[in-house]
This record gives sequence, C-alpha cells and structure tokens, in this order.
Amino acid sequence: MVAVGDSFDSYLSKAKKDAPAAILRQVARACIDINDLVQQGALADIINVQGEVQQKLDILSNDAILDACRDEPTLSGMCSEENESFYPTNKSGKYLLLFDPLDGSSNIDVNVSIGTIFSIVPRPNTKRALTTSDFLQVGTEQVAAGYVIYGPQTILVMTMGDGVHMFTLDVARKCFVCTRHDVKIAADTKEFAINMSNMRHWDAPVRKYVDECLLGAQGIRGKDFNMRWIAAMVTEVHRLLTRGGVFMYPWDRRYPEKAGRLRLLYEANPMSFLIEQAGGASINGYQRIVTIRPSELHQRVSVILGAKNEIDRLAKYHAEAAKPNPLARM
Ligand SMILES: O=P(O)(O)OC[C@H]1O[C@](O)(COP(=O)(O)O)[C@@H](O)[C@@H]1O
Ligand SMILES: [Mg+2]
Ligand SMILES: [Mg+2]
Repeated sequence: MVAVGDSFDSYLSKAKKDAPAAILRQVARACIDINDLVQQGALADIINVQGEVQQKLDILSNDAILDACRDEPTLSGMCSEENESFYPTNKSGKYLLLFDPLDGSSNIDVNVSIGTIFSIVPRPNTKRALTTSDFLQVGTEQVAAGYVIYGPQTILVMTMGDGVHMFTLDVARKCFVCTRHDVKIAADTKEFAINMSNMRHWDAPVRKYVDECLLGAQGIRGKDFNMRWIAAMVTEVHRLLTRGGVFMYPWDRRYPEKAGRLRLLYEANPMSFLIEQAGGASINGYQRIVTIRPSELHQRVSVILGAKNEIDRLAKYHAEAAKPNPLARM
C-alpha cells in the first residue's frame, strides 16, 4: 500500500507485475509538461514571437500525451477526445489508453483549475489488427484511471483498483509525491454541483432532487444545501474526493438526441472508476455508468455521481419516474 511521502515512481514500482505502470509513468511525464504550458498561460504567446502559429492548449496537451506514449512498448493504441479516430502504436502492446487531454477548456482564459483525464483498458485481442471496437469496452474493464488537476497545486489522482491515491507535483524536483492515500467520500453530503441555468430543460427526477435540496431545512431533506459549479469535471470531482458532495451533468432537453454532455470513454468512465473506488456511486440515472456498453468512441452520457446515499436517492427517483403509470392502462 502506498503511503504519504512515497514518490509516484515508487508506488508504480510496487504495483502488480501486470499493471500498466510504464504507461502511467509516461502519462505523468506528459502531464508535467502540460502543467508547464498551463503555468505559462499568455506568456507562451509572448515567448513564441517568431511568427509560428499558436496552437490551442487542448491541442498542445493532446500532442504532449501522444508524444510521450507513442513509443511505449506495452501500449497498442490511444484514443483522445480531440481526435476523430484512434491512433495505433505498438502491435504487441497489451493496453489501450483513452484520454481527455484538457478538461474544462472554458476555464483556461479565466485562470480557473483545469485538468487531464485518463483511462487504461486491456487490449482484448492481440492476435489481430487493432480496431475501433477494441476501445468500446465497459468501464468495469478499466485497469487504471485518473486525472491530473492543474490548480493552485498540480495533483495526480488515480486508482488501479487499489483505492484512490493523490500525488502532489513537487515542481522543483518535477516529480509527484503521495499526499493522501485511500481517499474515501462520505455517504452523506450537504453540497451539490449542477449547471442551474439548464434547470428548465431537466428531466423530472433531477428537478425533484434539486428542488428538495433548494428547500433546505424547510423541506423534506431537513437540512440546508450549498451549491457549486466550476464548469470543469476534473475540478468538481476533485472537490468531491476532498470534501464530499454530488456532481451532476444529466441529460437535458436542449439536445434530446444526445444522452448527455460528457463523454463516456474519456470522462465518465475514468471518473466513475475513481468515485466507486472511493466508496461513492456513479450512475446515468438508471444504471452504473461503468456497466454501459459503448457503441461509439465519442459517445456521450448523462452523469450523476458522488455521495452514496444521495446517488441512491437519485436512482430511486429515476426508477419511480420510469415505472409505467398504472392509470394509463385503465
Ligand atoms: O459549460 P457547461 O455547460 O457548464 O459545461 C461544463 C462541462 O463541460 C466540460 O468542460 C466538458 O469537457 P471539455 O472541456 O473537455 O470539453 C466539463 O468538464 C464540464 O463539466
Ligand atoms: Mg472534458
Ligand atoms: Mg477536453
């Protein structure tokens, strides 16, 4: 078990023999480079005065991960939120890497925390050429997942199914050091996060849950709730892992044909793995997110995750709403 003060490298060196340690080392290295880019901010524009075309941080971050991982022998392919299709690497690699290189892009200009999210799954069949369908695995197949938050501190948070551990970047030494291990989320909370501007578009169960929270001590919940919205899933999940809460980006009527806003493979699955490892729960309203069978790389999903008892309540409201109305048959 990892302990506070252990370096990320020593944690990885103690991992199970078949763990994707080498890939995680490369991802961490790329994220240190992304952190440098994030820290430079507008200075990067000033430094690059030679007439080169400036690239958006999303693209630079994407390139940083592709560059760091493409020669890793244990990796057979990568898939990014920023690319239409997958990127094959080493034929004999045992693993596949999926990632959102820069989450919370709208926060960059206003200097609010952003992050990188990653997920590693085994390659299902090493005997034939890699195909898109190899990436379309249920979240329960993940062998490792996590994120790096670029905030006042830069912190790598991850799980290999052995609990959730946090490693803070030692900027001077350019390495991550464990600062919290086996993080757990309390089953109850008085805090929720949702984009309230979409309220009129929500489905009835989400509306009911939030209405009850807003009634506070005067309503059936009997307690006052606080609300947050940072508009970066990484930062919201980091808050949940630090002091509990509920995060929701549910399906809404703005885009009825889409299952939600967030991406199943690059955002929802890795975050759900972390939240469940921390003792919380993560659903799309009706089922555990990690049990959803993906049908396309950029598939979207409704996300409701965090404190166990709150998610159970939300699941109950969804199940009740889905029951056929007995009056309809009369
Ligand atoms: O702008 P909104 O509707 O508040 O949406 C914010 C959500 O969009 C996201 O930024 C989407 O991720 P990207 O920035 O990677 O596209 C989430 O992190 C966040 O939860
Ligand atoms: Mg994102
Ligand atoms: Mg992104």
